[in-house]
This record gives sequence, structure tokens and C-alpha cells, in this order.
Amino acid sequence: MSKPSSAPVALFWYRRDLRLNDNAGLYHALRSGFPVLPVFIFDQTILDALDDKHDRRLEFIHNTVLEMQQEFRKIGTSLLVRYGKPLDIYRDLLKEFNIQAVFTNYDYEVYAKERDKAVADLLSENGAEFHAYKDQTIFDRDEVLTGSGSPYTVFTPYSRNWHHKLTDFHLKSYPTKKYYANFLKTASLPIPTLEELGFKPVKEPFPGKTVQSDLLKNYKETRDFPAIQGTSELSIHLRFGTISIRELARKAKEHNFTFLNELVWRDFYFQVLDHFPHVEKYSFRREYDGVPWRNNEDEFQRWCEGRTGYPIVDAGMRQLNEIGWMHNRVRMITASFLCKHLLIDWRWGEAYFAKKLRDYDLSANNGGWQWAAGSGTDAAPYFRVFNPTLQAQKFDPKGEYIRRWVPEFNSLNYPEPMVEHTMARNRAIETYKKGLAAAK
Ligand SMILES: Cc1cc2nc3c(=O)[nH]c(=O)nc-3n(C[C@H](O)[C@H](O)[C@H](O)COP(=O)(O)OP(=O)(O)OC[C@H]3O[C@@H](n4cnc5c(N)ncnc54)[C@H](O)[C@@H]3O)c2cc1C
Repeated sequence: MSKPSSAPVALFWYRRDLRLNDNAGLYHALRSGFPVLPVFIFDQTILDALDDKHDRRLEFIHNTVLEMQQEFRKIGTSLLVRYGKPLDIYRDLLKEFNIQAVFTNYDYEVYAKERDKAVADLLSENGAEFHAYKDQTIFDRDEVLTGSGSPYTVFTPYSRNWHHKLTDFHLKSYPTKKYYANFLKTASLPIPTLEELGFKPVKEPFPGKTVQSDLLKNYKETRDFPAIQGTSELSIHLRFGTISIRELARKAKEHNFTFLNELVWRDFYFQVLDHFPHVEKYSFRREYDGVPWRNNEDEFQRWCEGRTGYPIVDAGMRQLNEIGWMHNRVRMITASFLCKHLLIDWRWGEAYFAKKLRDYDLSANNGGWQWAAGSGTDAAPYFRVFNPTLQAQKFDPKGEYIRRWVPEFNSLNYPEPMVEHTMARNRAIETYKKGLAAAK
């Protein structure tokens, strides 16, 4: 394919980094010497897989793209927005523009890595370069390794080394604003509506982008209590890059070590997915794939709908179904209940969360589920089974969270527990034992 004779340009391809400020790949694009055209692709492969057309994630992305377009208009450029399969879109873009290079930020998911490789190959065949940068993590793939150079598979030593390696350099922002003059000057380009993409808005507000210093200061004491707002609710912003991880980590470092350590968990699970891509489909510890799950579909349905008869589990599932978010403590309880009390394959629960969570992120979701199932890197041992009643007493002592989401709790309309705890606990331990022994 010969290049069009128009002036040479570089593209910056937005994906999980939907902001102009402090954006690593954008910074490098703007310093490349070519005028930069920012691009966003609504990826048909991803959109086709979403069966609920009221998808909060897509609405969030769409709103953000519209907001970014306003910012781009102020500086005389425009976001080029396309809908389709990325490789097809790049074939078209190569015909429309004299592309010298495409800049972007790394994505650690298997699908994304394959997509990027295909696009990089296509560009290379057409004499254009592909450059990807670390932007969504503080440390990635090979930056925090054990003494023998292998990836960490346990969080605590990873975290110790992460903190040890951290310097001000890693938290420094990329000053993109200084280079805004290097965007390609264009007229305003159109953006498809949500309806044109085949989706409908949920029209519920999203959490804000900022976190109060007081919340961070008290985070260690408040984060486990789902009835209060003791966590940042920034997860959707971290997921789509509407805030910078470096800015947030600087604030965390200043105010609260425990909060900073949650951001370390995030890095940890990204590097687990990057180094051990088999976790996307299989247990991190492969012997756990031998657990003979019961996989009862009616029981799974009751769990999904929040009708298990365990109020903390039901409150969590209803919170998830209603607002697309669930408190972390309750994610742990509901996930453990599905895997251990009901002996349902963690992948069923993982897929349900993936459908519903507004902050769904493959790495953290998979890490959380494999932790709950006992099959993951840092997993809770299989014989440790959360007691949902004791968890509720400890973390929702006044039952406020439960009453908020399960108003009929304590009435005749509320179901009896679907399994008895002691029986379920013993059954889980025996079943896991059998599965693990068979895998030896
Ligand atoms: C079964 C299960 C599934 C989960 N699925 C997801 C998911 O799909 N997407 C997701 O972002 N998080 C997931 N988590 C982790 C955690 O529950 C959420 O990040 C957190 O509840 C988001 O709320 P917040 O922003 O108020 O968190 P805060 O407590 O304010 O934490 C700040 C940020 O740190 C990161 N973080 C916190 N805890 C973790 C963790 N355990 N692992 C990785 N990152 C973490 C998140 O980016 C979060 O926004 C899951 C946890 C479990 C147990």
C-alpha cells in the first residue's frame, strides 16, 4: 500500500487512558516531530460481546469521549472516532493519512496484546512504526522481579520490593500540556451517538474523579465497612484512565500507606496477567482445575439475583445488580460463598461480575476470584471458608448495609439460607481435598 501524499502525521491511539493530562504515550507522540491526530476506536469485537445494551462502561466511555472532544476543540484539534474492528480501521486510516507512527499505551490483556501485535505488523508492512508505553501502572512486567529475576507470585514480597524501588521519578507526571501546539489542526470530527453504537444510556451518575484527603487519611479504619463511604470509588476512573495513576499514587503516598498498597495490588495483578496469561482461562495453580464443582444452575441463579438467604451475600449481589459496583469486602464474601458454599466454578462468578461491574478489569477481577476460590497466586487456603454470618456481624454490625439493599430482611418474605453453613463448609473442604488429591 503506498502512502497518501498528504503531510506526514503521527496518531495517538486512546484505549484505557482517556485523558489529555499526564499521559505517557500521548507525551511521546507530541514530541515525535509529527503533528499528532488523536484517535479512539469503539472496538466492535468488544461491543458485540456485550449482551446488555444498557452498559454502564460504554456509557462512561462515550461521555468521556464527548468531554475530551470539547477539550480538543479548545486547542484546535479533534478526536477522530471510529467504530469497527481495529485492524480494519487501521487499514482505512493508512489509506486516508500519511501515517508515520502510532503511539499508544500498553495493555496487558491477552486479546489486547494480540490486537496490538496485528496492528503493529500491519503498520510495519506500511512503513509506519508502533510505540507503546507504560501508563496505567507504576511498575510493569519486568520492573519488580525476585532476586533470581522471576516474577513474584506472592503479594507481600512483591509489595515490599515495589515500595523499595519507588522513587519520585516513578510518580512524575508527563507534562503533555507544554506540547499541545503539536496536535494536528483539524475541523471538528463527528462522534457516533450511543444509540448509533447500538446501546442505551442508564443515565445514573458516575462517581467523581477526586478523593478527599480525609477519606484517604482514615482509609485503613473505614475501608472494610460497606455501610459507609470508606473507599475512594475511583475504580472506574482507574479502569478507563480518566485519572492518572501517578497523580493518585503521589496523593496516596502523602496520606495513607494502606491505600497506596491497594494500588500495589492493582500493579501486582496486572503483572500476574502479563506473565501468566493462562489465568484468563485456568487456575493459576493448575491442580485446582481438578476440583469437581457442583455447578447447580438454579443455585447460581439465586446467587446472581441475591436470594441466597444470607443477607450480606444478597445485599452485595443486589448492590452489584443495581449500581454496577460492590464494596470490596462484600466482593470477597460473595465470591467465597459461590465457590465454597455452593461449589460453583469461580469462572461462572468471574463472568457474572465481568458483565455487571462498572469497574470490570480482567486482571483485578480474575485475581479476586482466584483468591476467593483458593486457586490463585496469593490465595486464601481452600480450608479457610468465610462464615457469611460472622462476616456480616463484624463488618456490618448494625445491619445498615444489609437493610439498604435487602429491605425485606427480617420479614416473612425473606428466604431461609439456601445451604447450612457447617454442612457447606465441610462439603467444600472435602470436595477440594478430593480434587487436589486426584490432580497429584
Ligand atoms: C472477587 C473480586 C472481584 C474484583 N473485581 C475487580 C474488578 O473487576 N475491577 C477492579 O478494579 N477491582 C476489582 N476488585 C478489587 C476491588 O474490590 C475493587 O478495586 C474496589 O472494590 C473498587 O472500589 P474503590 O475504587 O472504592 O477501591 P479503593 O478501596 O478505594 O481502592 C483504590 C483502588 O485500588 C485498586 N484496588 C483496590 N483493591 C484492589 C484489589 N484487591 N485488586 C486490584 N486492585 C485493587 C482499585 O483500582 C481501586 O479503585 C475485585 C475484588 C474481588 C474480591
